[in-house]
Amino acid sequence: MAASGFEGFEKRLELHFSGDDPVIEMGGFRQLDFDSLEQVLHAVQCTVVSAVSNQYFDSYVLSESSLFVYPTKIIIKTCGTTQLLKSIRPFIHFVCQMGLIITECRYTRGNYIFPKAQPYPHTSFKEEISYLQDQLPNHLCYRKASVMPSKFTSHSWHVFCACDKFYPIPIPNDRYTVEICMTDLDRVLARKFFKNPDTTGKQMTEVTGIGEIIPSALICEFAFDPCGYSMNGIDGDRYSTIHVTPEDGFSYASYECVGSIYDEDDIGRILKKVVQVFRPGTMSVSTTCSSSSSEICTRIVKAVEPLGMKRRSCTIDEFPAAGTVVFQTFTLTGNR
Ligand SMILES: C[S@+](CC[C@H](N)C(=O)[O-])C[C@H]1O[C@@H](n2cnc3c(N)ncnc32)[C@H](O)[C@@H]1O
Repeated sequence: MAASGFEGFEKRLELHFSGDDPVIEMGGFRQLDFDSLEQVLHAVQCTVVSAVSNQYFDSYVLSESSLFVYPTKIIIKTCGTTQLLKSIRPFIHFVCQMGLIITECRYTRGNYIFPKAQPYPHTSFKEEISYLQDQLPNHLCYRKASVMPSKFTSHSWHVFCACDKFYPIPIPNDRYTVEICMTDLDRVLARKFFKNPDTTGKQMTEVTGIGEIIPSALICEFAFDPCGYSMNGIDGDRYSTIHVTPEDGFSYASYECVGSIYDEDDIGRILKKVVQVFRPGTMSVSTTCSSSSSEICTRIVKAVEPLGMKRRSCTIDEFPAAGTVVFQTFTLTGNR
């Protein structure tokens, strides 16, 4: 941990692959053995603390956040002073070894609280992009990097996307990803993420209300000592994930899930519960969607504003293959 505090803001990498049907039908990238996965995590400087799988994907809670492995995609988020982008080279090595081809790369992150504590290549967004440009194969030729601003210098959204010549325009899809970053958590609620010797992760999931956010999800959680909490939820082919740094002065929590535009008000209901679990002073919500995202964003605002949070900014940008990214920020109005 940096002398000043723990860096909660995660770096997030998503890689997509394609391959011949038999390779994908056999499980695609899920066939990677655990030793090889550990080699990748070693480069990033984190380890697996718990895992759970279903027929669609494997989910790992890491010492610093989470990893999800699907037959044709991986999503890895890591926080602290991990070197997430150092996973690209070993991932690409194993992807090629398995007869798969990388077709898309997405990298996102918020604003580090302690930027000076970040090691290379995470010393600045410019450095991260330059490293990504060097590591990615040339066939990912459509590339775009952008910093989406908000009203607050503490919250902006860094996005890099790259894809091959076949998918510069997103293929319309009903799925969207929501990434929420929350700072200045309510102190009383944050205390629930401190452990006494007998507290289990399961108890934290229940006491905090996290278990009710998506009641149908199977939750795999971990309570850190003396504080901190991480969980992955698996529900059919959809994941959700929460990471909490509850220490006063640099408190942070993140929530991420996948939704479908056809689920009537799922995202509104989820957002309400998330805000009630953490009551953050400031919150950013980023949605990535290949179809129209305006309705999802309206649902988010309608869910959050009645809980005493006001939208302060909304920035929209388009990225190759990923589609539209909408970055909204909210702050708590009035006293807690
Ligand atoms: C790994 S967890 C959750 C990570 C998540 N990305 C976040 O934003 O908070 C981080 C919290 O656990 C605490 N913690 C305790 N032991 C830890 C360990 N061995 N590795 C990482 N974090 C640890 C940190 O101080 C922090 O409060």
